[in-house]
Amino acid sequence: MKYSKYHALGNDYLVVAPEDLAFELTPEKIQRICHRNFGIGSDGILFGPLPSKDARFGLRIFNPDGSEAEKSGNGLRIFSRYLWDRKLVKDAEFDIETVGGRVKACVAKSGQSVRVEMGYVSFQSDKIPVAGHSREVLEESITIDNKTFTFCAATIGNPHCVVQISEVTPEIVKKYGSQLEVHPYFPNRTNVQFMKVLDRGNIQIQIWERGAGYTLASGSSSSAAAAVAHRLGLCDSSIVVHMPGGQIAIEISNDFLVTMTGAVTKVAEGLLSTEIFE
Ligand SMILES: N[C@H](CCC[C@H](N)C(=O)O)C(=O)O
Repeated sequence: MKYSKYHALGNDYLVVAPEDLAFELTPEKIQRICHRNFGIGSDGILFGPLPSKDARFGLRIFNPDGSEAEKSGNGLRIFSRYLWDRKLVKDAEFDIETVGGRVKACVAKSGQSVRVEMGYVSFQSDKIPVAGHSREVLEESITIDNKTFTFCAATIGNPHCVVQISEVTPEIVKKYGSQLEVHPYFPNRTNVQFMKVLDRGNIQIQIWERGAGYTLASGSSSSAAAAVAHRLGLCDSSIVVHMPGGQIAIEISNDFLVTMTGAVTKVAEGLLSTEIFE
């Protein structure tokens, strides 16, 4: 199976085109392909371009645990660059249909930067989803290991739990993010960000991803965390999100349409041996 590997601020994905896939992408096969020791190693698989009625290209996004994600910001930037490398798009804007909705993308700087209009952020419990009565999920409490956190929840197609804290570390997100991911409040599980607001134009996050665990960067997490900071009145509408892997620039419209701009790096092209499945 031919694949292309890219990373977006250290959040790496394999891109596989339908014509290069000679077997079914089962959860077990995805887990093995993404395994850092027994497979190629990746934070997920981008399967496309697929036919789409609603957009120029269709895309399916899979997490390393084999689950399918509705959206991935870094994944969409990488897929846009992949389409540009294959000369299926040029420098003009194009659209991509994902399970979590249609997005618009544009490749710039010879493929090394991509802008994606990610869609509208909602804090509505029914859309995220979050258990309980229908409401905006803002500054609620959740207790893990007898420690109570204040969180907001948001969706940009995929679910996010944003915990505001005075100091963010990998240790705290690994310890609590893994438990928040599967908390009963979140029927579809959730991505988790621990967020420190640095000033009205900058936030710092550490990320625990649904179905992937600790990652160095996340585009949908950046979009969700920045939207929460803006909704709480802590940040303006232009926010730089600082993560271990690097920075993403977020723009938020008055009705919470989020646009994300960030880097993409091509890593390799390769051929997968099916021996890994034996
Ligand atoms: N794990 C996420 C999908 C990938 C998100 C992240 N890699 C990004 O860049 O947005 C989920 O299950 O919703």
